[in-house]
Amino acid sequence: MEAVPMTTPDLTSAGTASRAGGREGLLRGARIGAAAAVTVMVLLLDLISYSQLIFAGPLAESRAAGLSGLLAAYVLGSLVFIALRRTARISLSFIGAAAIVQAAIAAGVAGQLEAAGVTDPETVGQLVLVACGVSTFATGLVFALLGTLRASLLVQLLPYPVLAGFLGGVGLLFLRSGVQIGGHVDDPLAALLRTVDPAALDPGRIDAGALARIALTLGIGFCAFYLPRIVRHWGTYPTVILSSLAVVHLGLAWTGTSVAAGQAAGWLIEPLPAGSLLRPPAIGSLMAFDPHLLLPIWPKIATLVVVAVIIQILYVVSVELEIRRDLDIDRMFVASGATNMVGSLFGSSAMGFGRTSTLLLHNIGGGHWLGWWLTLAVMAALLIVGASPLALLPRPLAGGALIAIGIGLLFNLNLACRTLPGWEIAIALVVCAATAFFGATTGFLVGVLLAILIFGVQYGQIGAIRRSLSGAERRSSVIRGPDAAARLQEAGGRTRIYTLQGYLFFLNAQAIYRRAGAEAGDLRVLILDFRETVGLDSSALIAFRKVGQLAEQRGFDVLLVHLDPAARLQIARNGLTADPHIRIRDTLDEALREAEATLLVEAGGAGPGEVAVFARHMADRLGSTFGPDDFAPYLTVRDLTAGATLMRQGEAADALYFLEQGVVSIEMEVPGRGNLRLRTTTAGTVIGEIALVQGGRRTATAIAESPCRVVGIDRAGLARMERERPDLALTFQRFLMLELAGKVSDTNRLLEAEML
Ligand SMILES: Nc1ncnc2c1ncn2[C@@H]1O[C@@H]2COP(=O)(O)O[C@H]2[C@H]1O
Repeated sequence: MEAVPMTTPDLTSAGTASRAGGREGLLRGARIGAAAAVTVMVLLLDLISYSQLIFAGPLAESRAAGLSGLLAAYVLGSLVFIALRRTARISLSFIGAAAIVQAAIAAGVAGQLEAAGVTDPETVGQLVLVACGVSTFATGLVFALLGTLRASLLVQLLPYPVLAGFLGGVGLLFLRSGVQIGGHVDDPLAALLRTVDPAALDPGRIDAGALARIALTLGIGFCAFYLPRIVRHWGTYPTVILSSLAVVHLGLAWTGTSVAAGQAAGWLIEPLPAGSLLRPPAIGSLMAFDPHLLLPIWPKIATLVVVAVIIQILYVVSVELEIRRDLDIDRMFVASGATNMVGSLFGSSAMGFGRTSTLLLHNIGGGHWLGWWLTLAVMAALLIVGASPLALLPRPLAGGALIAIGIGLLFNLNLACRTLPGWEIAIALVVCAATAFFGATTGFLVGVLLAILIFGVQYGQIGAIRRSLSGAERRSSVIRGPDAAARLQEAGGRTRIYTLQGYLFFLNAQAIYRRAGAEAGDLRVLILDFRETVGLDSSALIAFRKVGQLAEQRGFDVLLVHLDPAARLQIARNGLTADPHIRIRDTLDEALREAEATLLVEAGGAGPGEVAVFARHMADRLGSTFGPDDFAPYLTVRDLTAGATLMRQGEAADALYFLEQGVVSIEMEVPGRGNLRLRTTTAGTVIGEIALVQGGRRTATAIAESPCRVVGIDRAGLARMERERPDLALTFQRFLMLELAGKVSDTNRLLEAEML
C-alpha cells in the first residue's frame, strides 16, 4: 500500500537512543518490534489485496496458489534485494499500480484459455501464474538494463500532466477494484459504465449486505488515507487497520455469525488452505505454457513495464525527500531488476522499492537493520508454517486498502490540477478518463501520444528562425573601398540571413518557407545559417525543397552554411543540392562574400577588377586637390601575381601600401592551426599601416588573392614628403587617420554581429 503518507522520520533521536542506557535500549527494541509488526501487517494487507485483485472472478480458485507465489517471491526476492541494494535500508514491496495491470494480464490469459477450451482451474491457475511470471521477468529485465545503463532518469521525460492523469486513472481503477473486493460484488461500477449493455447490470446481485460492505470499504479507505494525514503519527495507520478488523469481527460476533458463515457471506476472505504455503514454483509449468498466449497481451506487458518504472522513480524521489538521503536510483533499479527475475520464477507480481514499508521501518524503528530482518522472518514463517489465520481478514479491509491507494492517486491528480494551466488539466483528465474507461494500456498509449503532441506543439513555438538580419546589417569580413561600401549599404537589404536554431521538423520548418515567401519581394540571396541547429528530419527537408522552388520562381539564391557532416549528408542524399538555386557553403562569411559580390556586380560595380587610383581616391575622401603628379615622387608601384605575399606577420615594417586593384587576404598565423583569414581587403584600402605607424612588426600576413596593383610609400619616402611637401604630408596623415578609424569601426561592426 503505497499511497499512505508517513510522518518525517525521527532518526536523530533514534540514533542517540542506542548510545544511552538500558531503558532507552528497551524502548528502542520495542520500537523496532513495533516497526516490524506494523510493516508485516501492511505488507500482508497488500499481499491479500493484490492476490484478490489478480486472481479475481474465474481465477478465484487459484488465489491460494497466487498468494503462495507472492509470499515466496517476496521472501526470496527480499534476500536478493538486501544483497544488492547498498545505499540505505530499503524495504521491498509489490507495486500496486503494476498489480492493476497484472490483473488485466491474468484476465487476458484466462480469457484466451477459456476460449481454447482449457477449463481445469488448476491448469488455468498455473498458466496464469506463468504469464504473470513472464511479465514480471520482463519488468525485471528492463529494470536491470535501465539501472546498468544508468538511464533511469530518462523516464522522467514523460510530461507531468500525462503522468498525473495516468496515475489518476489508475486510482479510479483501484477504487473500482476496492469496491469489488471489499463489497464482494461483481464489478458494480464497471457494470454501470457499461451502459451500452444494460443487461450486464444486475441490481439483484447487490443485496443489503453487499451495500453495507461497500459502505464500510469506502469508510475504511477514506480513514486509511485521510487519518494519517490529519494525525501525523506512525500509529495512526495501524490503528485504522486494527479498528477495522475489530469492527468487522465484533459485528460478526454480535450477529452470531460464525467465521465460516462470514466467509460464505463475503465478509471475510475465503478460507486459505491450512498448513505450509510452500509449493513448487510456477516456473515448473513453463513447458506447458504456449508462448502464443503472450501475443495478444504484449501491449499489457509493455504497459506494466512502463508503469512499474515510473512508479519506482516516483517512490525513490519522494522517499529521498522524506528521509533526506540520496538513494542511488540506478543501483535500486539493478536490485529491483534482479528481485523481479527471482520473483518471476514463482509467478509473482512486479516488486520494487516499497515506499510505505521503507518509511514505516524508518519512522517507527529508526531505520534499524533488525526491523528489516524481523519483517522478513515473519513473512518467511508464514510461508513455511502456513497463513490460514489470514483468512480472518475482513474483505472491506482488503478493499479499503485498495481504496486508500486509489484516493491517494486521485488526490495527487487533484493537487496537480490546482497548479497546472487549463490545457494541461484537460490533458490530465483525458488521460485519466482513457485509463479508467479503457484500461491502463490504452490510457498509457493515449498519454504517450498526447506527450508527443505536447512536446511538438511546445517545441514548435520556439520557432526555427532565431534571428533574421539583412545583408546591410550583417556584412562579410571583406574591407571595401568607400564606393563599394556605399553601394552595398544600399543593396544589402536584398540579402537576408536567417539564423536557424534547435531541431528542425514538421512543426517549425514550414515557418522558414513562409518567412522566405513573405520577404521574397526583391530578395537576391537567402542565407540559412545552421550553426545553432541540432538536427533536422525529412519533413524539414520538404520545407527546404519548397524554399528552392520559391527561389526559382522569384529569382534568388539560397546558401546553406555551417551544416554539420550529418546534415550535409542528409541534404545531399535528399537531392536538395541538385537544385541549382541551393548551394552549400562552409561558413557564413563565405556566403556573405558571395552574396556581396553578386549584389555589387548587379549594382554596376566592376567586382574584383575594380580600380581605385590613389590620387583620385584622396580627392574623393578628403576633397584634396592634389593630382597624381604630386604623389608620384614618393610612391612606388608594385604588381603582384595571385598568391604572392605582400608582407609577412612578424617582419620588420618599412612601408605601407594602397591597394589600387585586386583582392588581398589578411591572415593571421595561429600556432597549431596554420593561417586563419582575418579579413579580405579590396581596391581602395590601405595595408601595412599599423606596423609603420607603431614602429613595430607586422601584425598579420597579406597575400594577393588575385593579380594586384599596389602603390607603396616607405618610411624614408614619408620623411622626405614631410620635409619637401608638408601640405601633402598633412593630407596623407589625415588620410591614414581616416583609414585607421574606418578599420576600427568596421571591426566593431563585425564584433557586434558575432555578439548578437
Ligand atoms: N583586423 C584587421 N582588420 C583590417 N586590417 C588588418 C587587421 N589586422 C591586420 N590588418 C592589416 O594587415 C596588416 C599587417 O601589417 P601591419 O600590422 O603593418 O598592418 C596590418 C593591417 O593593415
